[in-house]
Amino acid sequence: MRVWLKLLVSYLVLIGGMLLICVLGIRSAQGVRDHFHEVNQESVPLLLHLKDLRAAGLRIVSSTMEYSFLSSLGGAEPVALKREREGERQLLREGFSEYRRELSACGRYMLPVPQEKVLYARMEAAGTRLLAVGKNFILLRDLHAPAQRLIEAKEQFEAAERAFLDAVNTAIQFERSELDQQEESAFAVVGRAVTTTGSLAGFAFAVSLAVAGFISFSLSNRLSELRKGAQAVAAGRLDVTLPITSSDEIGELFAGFNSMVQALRTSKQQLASTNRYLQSVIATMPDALIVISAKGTVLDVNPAAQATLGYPREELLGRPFLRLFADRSVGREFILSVDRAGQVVETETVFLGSDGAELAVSLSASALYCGQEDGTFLCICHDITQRKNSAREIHQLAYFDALTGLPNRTLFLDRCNQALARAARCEPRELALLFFDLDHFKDLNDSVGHHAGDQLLQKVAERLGEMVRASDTLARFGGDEFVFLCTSLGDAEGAAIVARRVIECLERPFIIENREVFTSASIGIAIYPQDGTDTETLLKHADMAMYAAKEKGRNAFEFFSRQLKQKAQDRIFLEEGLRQALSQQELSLHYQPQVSLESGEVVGVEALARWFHAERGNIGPDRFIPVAEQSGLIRELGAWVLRTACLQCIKWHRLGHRITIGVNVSIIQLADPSFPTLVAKTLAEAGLDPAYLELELTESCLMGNTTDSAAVLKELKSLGVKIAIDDFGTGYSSLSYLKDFAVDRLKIDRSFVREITSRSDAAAIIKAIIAIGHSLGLRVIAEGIETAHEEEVLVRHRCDDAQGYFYAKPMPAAEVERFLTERSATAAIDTSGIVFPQL
Ligand SMILES: Nc1nc2c(ncn2[C@@H]2O[C@H](COP(=O)(O)O[C@H]3[C@@H](O)[C@H](n4cnc5c(=O)[nH]c(N)nc54)O[C@@H]3COP(=O)(O)O)[C@@H](O)[C@H]2O)c(=O)[nH]1
Repeated sequence: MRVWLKLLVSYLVLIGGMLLICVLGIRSAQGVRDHFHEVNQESVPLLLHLKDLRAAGLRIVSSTMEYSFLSSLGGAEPVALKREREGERQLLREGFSEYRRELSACGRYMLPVPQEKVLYARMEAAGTRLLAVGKNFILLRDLHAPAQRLIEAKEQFEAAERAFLDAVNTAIQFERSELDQQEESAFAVVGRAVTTTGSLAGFAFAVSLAVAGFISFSLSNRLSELRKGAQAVAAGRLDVTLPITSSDEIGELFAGFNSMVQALRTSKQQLASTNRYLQSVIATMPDALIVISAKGTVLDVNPAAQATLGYPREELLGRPFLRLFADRSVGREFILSVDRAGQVVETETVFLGSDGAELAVSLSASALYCGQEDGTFLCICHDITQRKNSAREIHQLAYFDALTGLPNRTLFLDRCNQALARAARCEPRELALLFFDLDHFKDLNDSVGHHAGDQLLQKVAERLGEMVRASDTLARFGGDEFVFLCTSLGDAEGAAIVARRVIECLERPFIIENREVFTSASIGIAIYPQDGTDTETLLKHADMAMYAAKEKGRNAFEFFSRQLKQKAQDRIFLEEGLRQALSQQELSLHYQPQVSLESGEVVGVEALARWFHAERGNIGPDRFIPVAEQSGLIRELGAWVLRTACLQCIKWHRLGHRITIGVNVSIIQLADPSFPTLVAKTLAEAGLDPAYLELELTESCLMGNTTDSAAVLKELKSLGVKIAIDDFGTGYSSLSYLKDFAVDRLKIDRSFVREITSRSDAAAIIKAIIAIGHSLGLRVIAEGIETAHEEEVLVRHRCDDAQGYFYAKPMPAAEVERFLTERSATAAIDTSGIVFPQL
């Protein structure tokens, strides 16, 4: 049962008892009141009337006796006596009337009560006798009756008086005893009421006391249990569980207490595990953690602090924190700033390790407010030596060339911008920008190896560095490109002097891997402000001038000029136009037939790219191919040519013309290791037999990129395609590559053919080429045949095939088809035989 209900019940019992006591008390009081009412309203007035009746009787008796006495005085009666007698008579009358009034009053009270009725009747009879006897006595007196008679009357009167008084006194006595009885019964009622009320009050008190005692005892007992439990918990014992024996509030309190202890147990476990976790975090955290006291000594450290600083824990504890700083004034300032700031203070500084070595660290400190004395703070120390070194390295890498140690492009641009800004602002003078690269460096790099190439670049940088003034900047832009910023020039001639000195500086051989290596430079010069007022423009113009220097024959310098700019703009126009032409398919292929000099049959065609520009009309490949090569567009262009040519060739095959398709391959394409894959994929997509594809490469192609080219060529050969050497005789004189690269056909340059009839040495060269080719088992084709005479000479020298305007100009595919049909018909008539390609 709930405590509140128990208390309520006990209160109700108490209240019920009180109510009962009240009711009984009221009832007793009502009884007493009724008694008193009866006494007041009946007994007392009756008693009074009885007394008044007795008084009235006694008055009648006394007045009668008085009157009798006065009458006995006889003789001539004086007036006074008469008056006295009259007075007595009057009193008698009044006594009579009072007697009757009182008797009547007594009768009102006594007649309803049977017992009293008898008494009343006796009184009335005695009274009536008294009156009658009294009247008789008076009459006898008035009549002066004989004494005897008077004596008898008097005796009778006195007897009547006694009877009357006796009757009245009996009634009074009776009434008095009645009154006493009523009083007794009233006292009895009151006594009973007092006893009952007292008993009930006592009972109610006892019950209340018992209930209150029981509740208090039980509450106290259980609260005591609770107190003991709480004390145990306060003492740290969390294994306490209070028994829940009731479902009242105390039971709930016990359950709540048990849950609280359980929660405390859980939190304690969690706290312990969190503590363990934090301890392990602190112990394993890579950053050093140092707690510093208000006095500035080390209070605590984690293992990382020992590892970072190199001190054992014992040596660190109690050590002045300041002594860890390489510069103590910095340490002092840092500690003060932690005190002042009241929040996290961060800084980067240098510590001294146990071995005295400097340690770059980042510090982050904040005051500790966890029971430590004021001024204690925590310092997290992160070793940033690595980062600092990396930052230095990054700076070095960002601004200096890793190979030569010279400023790189970024630093150069910065310095150049600053120099230009100074020149524009306060030092109006000419600046020169010399852009140069090493002539044929790529060839040299390929032939002697990258390592040697790198050494050459380092030595060039070293040698050039010696001639650089402090105010000038020599930078390496990458590869073999160098830029020289001269800020202290008298005039443009000064730039020419510097350029000449650069060229001279490189004239002496360099010793690389115990070999003498020669190099030279082609230098382009742009002058501020005439050739540009910003770095970008000056660089661009110097670059243009450098290309001009190369075209001039290398190992030379060239100033930027308007003409150069025009040339460069043309190149840009072509490059942008070509890019657009490729995406919008403005390019097409023409095919020039190749004829067998033996059979006259068309054995193949050479695919030649054509570009029709909407505004500028036809733009020849001799213009756009070099631009495509310089810009890298040649890869896309070459892939397109290859695919279009192969697809076209297979169409002709399907029409019965089993001819070979010749495709020109640029040196850039050949340098791409993925080129063989592209060829294989294209052949597969077109469905063309590789034996019908002839890739035309120039001699420079093969010579310029020896190692890579050899690998690519090998792969191409393994596909089964044919290789022809284009423009043979115009490039390198070394013929060993013919063997090395498994070439299939030599193509004699048309410059020799053009002079075959006019110059005997040209004819001799052609004859020699044909002989070399045949001796190596290669076929030989001559290009640029324009006359029958030329053809005749070539036939005479046993040249295998021919190509030139004499047979056909390069033409669209549709025309080739007609041409092929016509030629095969003619060949059939002429030779009466079937001609197969003999590649
Ligand atoms: N890498 C690539 N190079 C290509 C491609 N298409 C063309 N080219 C190269 O451009 C150069 C110029 O070619 P083009 O103007 O097409 O000239 C060719 C012929 O028209 C021309 N020729 C042929 N016969 C005669 C002749 O009797 N007289 C005469 N004056 N010219 C003639 O010769 C050029 C073909 O030469 P070659 O390639 O050496 O066989 C040229 O170097 C092309 O190679 C391409 O797609 N990719």
